[in-house]
Amino acid sequence: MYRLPPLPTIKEIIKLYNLRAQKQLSQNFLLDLKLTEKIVRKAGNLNGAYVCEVGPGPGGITRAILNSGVEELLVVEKDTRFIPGLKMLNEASLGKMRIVHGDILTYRMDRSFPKNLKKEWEDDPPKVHIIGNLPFNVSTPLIIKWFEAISERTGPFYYGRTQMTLTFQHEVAERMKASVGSKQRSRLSIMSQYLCDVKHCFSIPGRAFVPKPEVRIFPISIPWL
Ligand SMILES: C[S@@+](CC[C@H](N)C(=O)[O-])C[C@H]1O[C@@H](n2cnc3c(N)ncnc32)[C@H](O)[C@@H]1O
Repeated sequence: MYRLPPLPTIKEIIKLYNLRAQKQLSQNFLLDLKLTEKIVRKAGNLNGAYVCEVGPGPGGITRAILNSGVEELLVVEKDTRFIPGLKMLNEASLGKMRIVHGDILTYRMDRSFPKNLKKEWEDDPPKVHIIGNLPFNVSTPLIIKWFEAISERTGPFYYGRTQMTLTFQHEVAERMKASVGSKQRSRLSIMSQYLCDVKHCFSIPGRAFVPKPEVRIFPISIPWL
């Protein structure tokens, strides 16, 4: 399996390209590559898979995905400052990446991957995955939009039961998992549990992020019932 050659650390990349985190884009970066690998392992076997990463930023999760044997990695990033660093990663990965400078809320994923990956809904999931340490200010509208897409079999779910491994802030993760009668039970709990099988993976300590966020973060893997 191809692995990336030795590269500057994420800290060095941030310094090199002057990538100070911007609060309005909810930027909190993960610098520990052991942790980004742990998140990516939760997505399961990515050998030969087509993956979309949401908000790659300086590329910590991106590197872990590229080291997992993927066929192609599409990244969608809104902040143009990260594009040169992502291009460097693309060269190091021998061109496995497709870099889109855009907004994930409007990006159309139903045309992003080869059509022959499409599976019937009842079949095994397609070799298409979504992974991301989501921008927290867009995570809730984005997951609601994707829940709607699941029910219509559109967007990322044109290909079938596309798997998602995403991070959410503690309160959102709690609402997704909340059972009937619990205080956190909400529209989000009902949609998540009706459409998917939400699995809480582990908690990421606040100190793992730069800058440290004001909220607690949990990766959630969303496979299917
Ligand atoms: C919490 S940071 C995570 C960065 C990186 N994945 C990591 O784990 O270190 C969120 C990233 O999403 C990007 N972003 C914010 N809003 C976005 C949007 N609407 N579409 C795509 N990317 C977005 C930010 O620029 C930032 O790079």
